[in-house]
Amino acid sequence: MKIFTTKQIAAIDQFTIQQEPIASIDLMERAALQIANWLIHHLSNERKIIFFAGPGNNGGDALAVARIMAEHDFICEVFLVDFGKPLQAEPAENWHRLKEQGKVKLGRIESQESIPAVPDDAVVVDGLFGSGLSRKLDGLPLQIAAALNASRALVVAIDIPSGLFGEDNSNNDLGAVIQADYTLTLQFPKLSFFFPEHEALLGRWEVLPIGLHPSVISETETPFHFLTAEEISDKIPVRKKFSHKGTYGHALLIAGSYGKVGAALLASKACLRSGVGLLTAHIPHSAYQIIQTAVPEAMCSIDASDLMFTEFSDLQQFSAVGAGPGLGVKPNTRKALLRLLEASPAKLVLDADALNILAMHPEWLPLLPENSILTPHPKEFERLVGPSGDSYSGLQSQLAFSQKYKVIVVLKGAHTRITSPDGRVFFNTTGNPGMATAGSGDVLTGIVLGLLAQDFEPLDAARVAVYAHGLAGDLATVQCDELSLIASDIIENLGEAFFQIRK
Ligand SMILES: NC(=O)C1=CN([C@@H]2O[C@H](COP(=O)(O)OP(=O)(O)OC[C@H]3O[C@@H](n4cnc5c(N)ncnc54)[C@H](O)[C@@H]3O)[C@@H](O)[C@H]2O)[C@@H](O)CC1
Ligand SMILES: Nc1ncnc2c1ncn2[C@@H]1O[C@H](COP(=O)(O)OP(=O)(O)O)[C@@H](O)[C@H]1O
Ligand SMILES: [K+]
Repeated sequence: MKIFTTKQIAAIDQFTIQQEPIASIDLMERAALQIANWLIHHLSNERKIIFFAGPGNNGGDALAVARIMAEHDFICEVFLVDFGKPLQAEPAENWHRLKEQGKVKLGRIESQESIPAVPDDAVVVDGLFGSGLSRKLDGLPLQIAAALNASRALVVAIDIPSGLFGEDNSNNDLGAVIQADYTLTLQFPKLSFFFPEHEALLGRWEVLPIGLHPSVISETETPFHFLTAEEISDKIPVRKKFSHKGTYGHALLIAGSYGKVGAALLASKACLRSGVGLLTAHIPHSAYQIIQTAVPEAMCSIDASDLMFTEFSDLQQFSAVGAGPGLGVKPNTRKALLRLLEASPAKLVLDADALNILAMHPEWLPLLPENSILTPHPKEFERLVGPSGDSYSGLQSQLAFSQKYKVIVVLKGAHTRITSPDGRVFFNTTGNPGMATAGSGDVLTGIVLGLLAQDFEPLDAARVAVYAHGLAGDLATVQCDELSLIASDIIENLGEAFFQIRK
């Protein structure tokens, strides 16, 4: 699904108004009904709701929601923030309608002295600013945000917490932004919702559809997307009746060193659970019995070294190569990785220590075959590209890296993001903090490798693997608390995850 900039969303709003056609006041009412509906289903009408409405359409939404909630017998109080400027047309109309209705106590905030005290048990609806925010908060809005952030009331933000920009917050003062417990965003999530430093400002966020025009949505181009099962389900091939293991590729996994054999084991199992026809695990000699016993489905290629990766033989027979989990970064392993890069496997996924070695030898980066997949966690990514400040700047560096080296970068975390050499970005929507546990990255490498070996386009392999890995992690928490989740549980649930994606 597409993620649009706030500018694009405003244009899509306008197009909808003209083409549907619908009057802007009615579109606002549609948005307000969605928000009110959510509030009615989530709040008790014994809690007072205090609305803070700004001068624009975000304020207009808040005023319309207050009127609807009052019709449903909620106790509402509205404060219009008065900047001394006349209200825009739709908020003015909604202010008028509220006055006419006469069920809601109305007030104005003109100065710091008129900011009301908010009781701890109240609910605040934040309609100060939405996607029309033009500069970081200062003056009266800043004082209101500070007062709300100091209160213990539950805060529900309309569209976006006031003070947060939809995209670039690298020059914003995040301490000044209203901290919402819930953000009810209209039609599309904003780019900034996918960045970890905004979690405490957004709380839990939900997207409420307001029926913006489908044709303009499909025609408006954007590099930003989030992953959904619908968009990747057709990438998973149906297995043909007369197919055989040769049909589904032969993967080579180079993983494990003395003390880190588990990484090879987890990646091997995950690879096999992802549909690959054949898997060869290249492992140090000391790992042989462990792997053969724990993963009898895998073949083994044994390194001359008892302890680590130092050599490999002909790559011809393999349809994809994966390297990195548990390899270590000893000099002989580094040399072997250089030879692997020089051998230029057609399909390659690199993780963990393979990336750490690349960070030690950035001069090898140009050797990466085109469309290789790199799966760093944030620390590995930082070692590769250096520190990059906030997430928005980090996204720019990730994109620049993908484009410069023509590789796919999978930056792992909550909302893992995938960048491709053509400049597209995909945020994942599956997964949970239970997956922040040893070995879950190794599992992802195994899945990517399994899909690559089956001839998935590299970008599809990355997208399907990331989504399925997160979904398997989510399924693992159905019967098990996130706290207890271990990487093997993700593998256990991969079958169900693929099943659900295919549906
Ligand atoms: N355009 C539409 O048809 C729809 C828009 N909707 C709502 O409209 C919002 C966007 O509305 P607007 O574009 O009117 O923008 P906003 O309501 O977000 O804010 C714009 C107003 O705030 C002022 N402003 C912005 N930043 C400020 C700052 N830091 N300090 C002081 N004043 C500041 C601007 O001068 C302008 O008056 C969305 O977030 C959404 O809530 C919904 O009603 C759905 C339909
Ligand atoms: N809070 C989280 N929410 C969702 N997914 C997460 C979270 N934390 C970690 N993960 C996922 O778990 C995996 C962790 O990978 P990584 O850090 O490489 O682990 P390891 O090196 O132990 O194998 C990644 O795929 C990441 O996206
Ligand atoms: K808001």
